[in-house]
Amino acid sequence: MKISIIGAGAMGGAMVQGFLKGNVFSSSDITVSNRTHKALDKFSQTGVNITTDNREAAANADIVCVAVKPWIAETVFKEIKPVLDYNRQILMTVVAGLPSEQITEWMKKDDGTMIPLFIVIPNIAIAECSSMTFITPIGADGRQTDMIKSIFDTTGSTLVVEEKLLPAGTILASCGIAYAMRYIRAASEGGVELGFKADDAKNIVLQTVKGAVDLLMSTGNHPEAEIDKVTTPGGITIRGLNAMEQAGFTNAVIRGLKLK
Ligand SMILES: NC(=O)C1=CN([C@@H]2O[C@H](COP(=O)(O)OP(=O)(O)OC[C@H]3O[C@@H](n4cnc5c(N)ncnc54)[C@H](OP(=O)(O)O)[C@@H]3O)[C@@H](O)[C@H]2O)C=CC1
Ligand SMILES: O=C(O)[C@@H]1CCC=N1
Repeated sequence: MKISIIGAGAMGGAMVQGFLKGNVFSSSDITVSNRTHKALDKFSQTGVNITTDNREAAANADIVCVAVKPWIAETVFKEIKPVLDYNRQILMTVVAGLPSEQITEWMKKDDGTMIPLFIVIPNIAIAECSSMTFITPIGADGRQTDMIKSIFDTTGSTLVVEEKLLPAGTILASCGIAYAMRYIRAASEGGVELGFKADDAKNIVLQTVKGAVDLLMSTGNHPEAEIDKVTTPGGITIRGLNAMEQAGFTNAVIRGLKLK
């Protein structure tokens, strides 16, 4: 099974890292295509195939993934359309906010034939095989969907969803990882104010967040159930939580998630 990724930026690069780390594809089965050579340099040690020819990359793969910015997507889809074999290949896109209706309009042949399409929305932690990835099949059969899901199952957790849930998934997980990191930054800065060196503060916060995730994942508990175990009556944790809420913590997070 060969995959070509068109667009070697933050997401394209993270996908390659995850695929190699998760042993999903061997390096010789991955091709990365980018407009300029500069972004391809980082792959030189990995053994993946690199090219600046999108059509060549698209023609020589079983799965063709478009990973360019939204405003460049139309050019790339239309560029590779003539070389795609609609009976043999699968088209994939990680472009956020690009509806299947639009892609179908660009990619549908004159006789109405459409290539099997997957809209896949990972987050940047796919580089560490720790992504939350949403998958929406469009005109693909169950076998193709199982195959695509099994690829991304090796790079973290997956959820096959209807297209209408993709914007929410993108915000909660793909943008959400940045929001989680902003908490980590804020807590680290607080740690420095409390007296730790910056690196120590960051490492303490990272281990603390990891502990929270490990606990919630292994128990399946609601966060509030675990919080109850920490908040000694009259103690300092509840005072801290209440001060954070007074400053608008929960409200700020929900407002950020609902911003369009
Ligand atoms: N970053 C993230 O966390 C997530 C991103 N996405 C989606 O992934 C897509 C890519 O985002 P991201 O990786 O962050 O963006 P980047 O800007 O980091 O990467 C895009 C890459 O595409 C290349 N490129 C531009 N034009 C072409 C072209 N015509 N042919 C081939 N390559 C080209 C750019 O090369 P050059 O620099 O030379 O122009 C660049 O390396 C977006 O649509 C985004 O919505 C989805 C989920 C999460
Ligand atoms: O900010 C963005 O638009 C992209 C999509 C999800 C993460 N980054």
